[in-house]
Amino acid sequence: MMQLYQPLLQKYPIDLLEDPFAEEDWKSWEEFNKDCPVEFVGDDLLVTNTEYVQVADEKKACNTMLLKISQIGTVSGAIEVANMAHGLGWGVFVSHRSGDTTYDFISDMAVGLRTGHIKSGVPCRRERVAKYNRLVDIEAELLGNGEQCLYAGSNFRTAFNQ
Ligand SMILES: C=C(OP(=O)(O)O)C(=O)O
Repeated sequence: MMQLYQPLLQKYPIDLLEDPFAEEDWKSWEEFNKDCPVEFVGDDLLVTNTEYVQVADEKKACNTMLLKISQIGTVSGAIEVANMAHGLGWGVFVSHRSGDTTYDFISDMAVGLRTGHIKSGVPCRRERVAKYNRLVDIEAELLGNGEQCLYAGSNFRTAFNQ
C-alpha cells in the first residue's frame, strides 16, 4: 500500500490521508509517518480515545486525530482527547458519523476547539449541509458581536495555534 500512496501524493494535490492502513498494522503507520508530507489521520486507528492516542504518539504513528464525539461518548471526553492531540502538536479533524442527523453541534465543536477543519461529506444531503450552514451562521454571529473570526484556509492543520 505504501508504494501505492507515495506516487499518488507526488502526482495529485492531496492534503490528507485517513486510515490508509489497517488499525492493527502499526508498522506501516510508523514507517509511512517518518516521511509523510500530508496530514496523516487516524480514525479507526485512534477511535477518539486517549489510550490509543498515547500508543500512537509513542510509536509516532500519525500526526492527526479524527474526532468523533460519539466514539468517546461525552463532550468533555472529546475535549480532553482533542486537547491531548493538540498538545502533541497533532491536527484534529472533527467528523460526522454514518447515519448522522441534521444536529449541527460538530460545527460548534470545530470552531470552539479551533480544529481548522471539519468532515461532513460532500454537501449533497441536508444532514451534511446543516453542518456547513452552521459554520456560516457561527461566523455571522461572531462578526455581529464584534469578535474576530479567522478562516484558517491552507493553515487548517495549525489553526489551534493561531
Ligand atoms: C461517517 C464516517 O465514519 P463512521 O462510519 O464511523 O460513522 C466517516 O468517517 O466519515
